Amino acid sequence: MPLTGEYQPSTVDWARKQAEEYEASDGARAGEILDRPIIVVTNVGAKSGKLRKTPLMRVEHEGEYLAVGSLGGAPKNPVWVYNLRKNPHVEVQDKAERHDYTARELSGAEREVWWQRAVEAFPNYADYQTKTERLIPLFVLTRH
Ligand SMILES: C[C@H](OP(=O)(O)OC[C@@H](O)[C@@H](O)[C@@H](O)Cn1c2nc(=O)[nH]c(=O)c-2cc2ccc(O)cc21)C(=O)N[C@@H](CCC(=O)N[C@@H](CCC(=O)O)C(=O)O)C(=O)O
Repeated sequence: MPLTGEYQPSTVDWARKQAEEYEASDGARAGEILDRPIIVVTNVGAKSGKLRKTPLMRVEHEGEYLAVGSLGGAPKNPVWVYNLRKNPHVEVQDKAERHDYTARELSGAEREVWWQRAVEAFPNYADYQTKTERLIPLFVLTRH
């Protein structure tokens, strides 16, 4: 069942623009950043209940995706992490494909396997983790 609600654009202009361009062109435009593909994850605000559209690097394995709360290695988690913890029903757009997924936060050995996949897809993640004390949150997104 697709998510419904009022879209509330991100306050980060470049990310907002990339999400909107990607969505409008089915990924034909704004499909990459730093030469790596992205996806757009629509998530529901933990407090506002509004729809947020968050571009993330595309980390995919056998039909599942990974949402990596890196925020460039900033000391604090991105806010969308709290949205996924509260409202795990998200929508993933990968090019022209849009489907419903459930987000599940990872830990332990399973988290390690997915972390390797993330770094393979986007090596910058390894640098980001060295820049912050926090353990970068990872969520596997499994299709409904
Ligand atoms: C700036 C902030 O956004 P954020 O959720 O912290 O996310 C910050 C970034 O992670 C986000 O911009 C990402 O899209 C950046 N980003 C990546 N960010 C990542 O963390 N990982 C990635 O792999 C990644 C890739 C990527 C690729 C392309 C691109 O354009 C951006 C990319 C934001 O929009 N804040 C809103 C509120 C957002 C929100 O969800 N509020 C909640 C409240 C949540 C709460 O406080 O509990 C609500 O509505 O209820 C605001 O200030 O009004």
